[in-house]
Amino acid sequence: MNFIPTQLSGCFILEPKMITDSRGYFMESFNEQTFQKGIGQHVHFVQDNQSYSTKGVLRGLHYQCGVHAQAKLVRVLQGEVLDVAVDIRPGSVTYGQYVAEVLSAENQRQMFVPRGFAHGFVVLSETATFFYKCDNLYNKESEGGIQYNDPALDIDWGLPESELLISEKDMILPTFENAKKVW
Ligand SMILES: Cc1cn([C@H]2C[C@H](O)[C@@H](COP(=O)(O)OP(=O)(O)O[C@H]3O[C@@H](C)C(=O)[C@@H](O)[C@H]3O)O2)c(=O)[nH]c1=O
Repeated sequence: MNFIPTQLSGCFILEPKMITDSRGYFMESFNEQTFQKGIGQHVHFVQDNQSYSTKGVLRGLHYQCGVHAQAKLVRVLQGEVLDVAVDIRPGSVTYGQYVAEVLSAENQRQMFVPRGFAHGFVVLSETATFFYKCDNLYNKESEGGIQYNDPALDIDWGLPESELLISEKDMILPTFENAKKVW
């Protein structure tokens, strides 16, 4: 597994080692020991999530507040997405900046999104199955979010606005400026 640091400290792109033979391929998609050494910290995952979406579906930007904050290790089982992580750590030198990475079943890349980040993705392929590990349990009351199209973040989602499909819940998320009053 290659661990590629991004410009946001603590946020990594992971490239699993694919071992191919005449049958197909084998890879370790997660190995706790390799993972902790690669990112240089102890993270204990306690919940796995999976979602299926069609092209243009944009989920995000989401986070959980306070003691319920979650680090996430995300990947795509089928299809292709543009995955986005926004640094919302107060005092961080890269506060308000984001990284975006294409994750697909083909490239098998993963993104490690630390606590203190907002996270979202948009589906680029006809359909996509998205899988992620979380180091803290879901807590509905602690859910927070930021508008995906906030000009202050200026995220290039890679698809025209008219092709995006967004939940009612995500359509009414606050701006970055207003969200930061509560986290
Ligand atoms: C996230 C989550 C949702 N749910 C429920 C709540 C709701 O009824 C239904 C769908 O929830 P949502 O609309 O929030 O699902 P979704 O928009 O897919 O939310 C996810 O988006 C991505 C970008 C993330 O980073 C995740 O942490 C999570 O926030 O599933 C759980 O039961 N457990 C969970 O862990």
